[in-house]
Amino acid sequence: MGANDESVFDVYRDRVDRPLARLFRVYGRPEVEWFALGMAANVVARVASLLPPLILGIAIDSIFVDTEPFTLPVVPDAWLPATQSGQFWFSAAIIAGAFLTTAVFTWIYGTAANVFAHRVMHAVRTDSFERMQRLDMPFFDDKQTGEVMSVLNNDASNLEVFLDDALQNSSRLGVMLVGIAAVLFYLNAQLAFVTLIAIPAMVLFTVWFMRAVEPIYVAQRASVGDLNTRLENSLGGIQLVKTASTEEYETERVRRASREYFDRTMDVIKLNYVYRPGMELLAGVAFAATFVVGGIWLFSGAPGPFTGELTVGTFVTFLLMTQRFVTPLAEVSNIIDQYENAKASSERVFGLMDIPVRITDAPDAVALEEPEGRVEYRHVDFAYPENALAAAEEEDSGERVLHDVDFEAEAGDTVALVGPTGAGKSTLLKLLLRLYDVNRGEIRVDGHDVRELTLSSLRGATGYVGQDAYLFDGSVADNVRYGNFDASERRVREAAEAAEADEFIRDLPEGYDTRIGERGVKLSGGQQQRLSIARTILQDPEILILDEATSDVDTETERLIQESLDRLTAERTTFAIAHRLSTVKGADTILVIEDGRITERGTHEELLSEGGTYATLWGVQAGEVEMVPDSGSSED
Ligand SMILES: Nc1ncnc2c1ncn2[C@@H]1O[C@H](COP(=O)(O)OP(=O)(O)OP(=O)(O)O)[C@@H](O)[C@H]1O
Repeated sequence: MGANDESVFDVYRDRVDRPLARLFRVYGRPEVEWFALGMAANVVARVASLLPPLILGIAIDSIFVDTEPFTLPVVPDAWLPATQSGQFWFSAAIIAGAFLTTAVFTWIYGTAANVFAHRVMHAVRTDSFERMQRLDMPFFDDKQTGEVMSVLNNDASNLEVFLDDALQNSSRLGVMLVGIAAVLFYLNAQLAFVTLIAIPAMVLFTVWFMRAVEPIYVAQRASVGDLNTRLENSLGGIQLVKTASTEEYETERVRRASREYFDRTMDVIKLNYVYRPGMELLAGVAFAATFVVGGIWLFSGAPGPFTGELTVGTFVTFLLMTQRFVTPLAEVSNIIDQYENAKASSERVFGLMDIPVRITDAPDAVALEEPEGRVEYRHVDFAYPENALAAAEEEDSGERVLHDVDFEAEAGDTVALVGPTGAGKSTLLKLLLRLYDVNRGEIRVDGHDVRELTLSSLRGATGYVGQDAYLFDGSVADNVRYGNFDASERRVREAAEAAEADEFIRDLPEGYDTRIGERGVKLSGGQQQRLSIARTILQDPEILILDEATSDVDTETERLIQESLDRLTAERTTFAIAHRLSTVKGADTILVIEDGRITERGTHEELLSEGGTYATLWGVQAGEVEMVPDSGSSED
């Protein structure tokens, strides 16, 4: 789980090629009009913002000091006013117009850049969630969901900041530098060399900084991921933490992860503290050099190798312009910071998106139509992949959990699976839902290999009632309706009645509209289970999987649940895992699973008369059996 283990994330992230280019290609292209509008408005705004210092310099020379004729670049002299006061007001109008233009186009630019950034990110977030939830189960088994949350949250917002701020700032910087250089060279190419002499030094300094900071950023980001995983894991297991009273231990673990993040962040900050003042200093050198050379030029003529004249106005324009590029250049470290973040974040986003999904519809998959519910397992072998990476790479690395499992269930049959814990009962049924694929052999439903069926039709025909009945934030009715979203109120009610849930639901403060979850009522384990049974009744599947559905409840609730289950299983092919043998006595077939193999099979009577494992287990539980009230499921 540490940063050094090669997780499936690391591997696929490392394989991402030029992530920011891909971001623009895949997600930027559909929004290219916004991008283009933003960039165009940016050029206009920046060019307009260069006008006031230029006009000021010209006005000084031709109006205030009056040593030069009043001329403007580009504009023909014939258009210009002839009198000094006319020229003054004309200059004032241009300066006012320039400020107005800058304001209006900065607004257009900001809006377009924002719309671009947020549209792109909306698409990225939705897409990465869509990809993520389709990932194969081993990915989720690895308990790395903290990483995923951090991709969906941190990385998405890093990209947002980059697309929004950094892109704005860097394009502003680019236009400013080119614009300022152009104006300075136009006014006095020799002095422009002096002013811009610091630029190569700045570039070199920046290259050094980028090289130095890159590995530090990588370490910082890894530590954020670890911290998130740590938080998510510790909170996810809160019940265990409390019952084991390991709060201090968990706090210590979080403290260590947080400390690591703190230290890595400080490394970044330290380097930034060198870079920023360094850039300011270089910009200061440029300013001072311009001031000294220009100053000498003004009061004692062209110094050293320089030739020609320098006017006061040009000198002022030079100093104002030099001042202009100090601030944006000092922003370069922010831009680099955001750029590095965005590069890493987009690598993570695309790394996540690139993890291959193995369990998906085959290209020629067919829908299971009018399913009957006949199920066959043919010589099935299965091993869990060692981890998500092995699953993604289709490595056959894990230990074998099922060996040559071979049986069949006719439509409507009830098959009970019993056996010691860890024997492979749940695994066997997960294969039927295609949460994992078999390594050898095949599983057939109505004669079709499950790998040839569409996942939605296979899973739509298969209902699952498990040990933890997950309920979503929402009303009781919403939860019963989950997956069958257009079921009418009447059908929801009928399903709840069949699941023996109607009565307790009516007793809730707002009946079927009562909210469950964070801001609503909390339900007991038995109530949750009955809601989940109601949901399955509404789904009306042909095949039903019951995974020890009646655990953790009192006998009265168990009786109610058992009754609702009996109603549910009556017409359907049912696979039931149960540790209490009393609940499986009436099954058409009982399979005893030991160590991933079917070791006994037959009806209750057959297995008893065989005198094997089942008979022994039955003997052990017989005392209990007498005490369990008649569940209505037994047929003898
Ligand atoms: N997601 C998983 N990834 C890797 N191995 C797993 C996973 N789930 C279960 N196993 C392993 O597979 C074996 C079979 O587990 P399974 O849950 O199928 O047993 P079970 O018979 O249903 O047990 P129980 O009655 O305790 O639920 C166990 O050795 C377990 O460690």
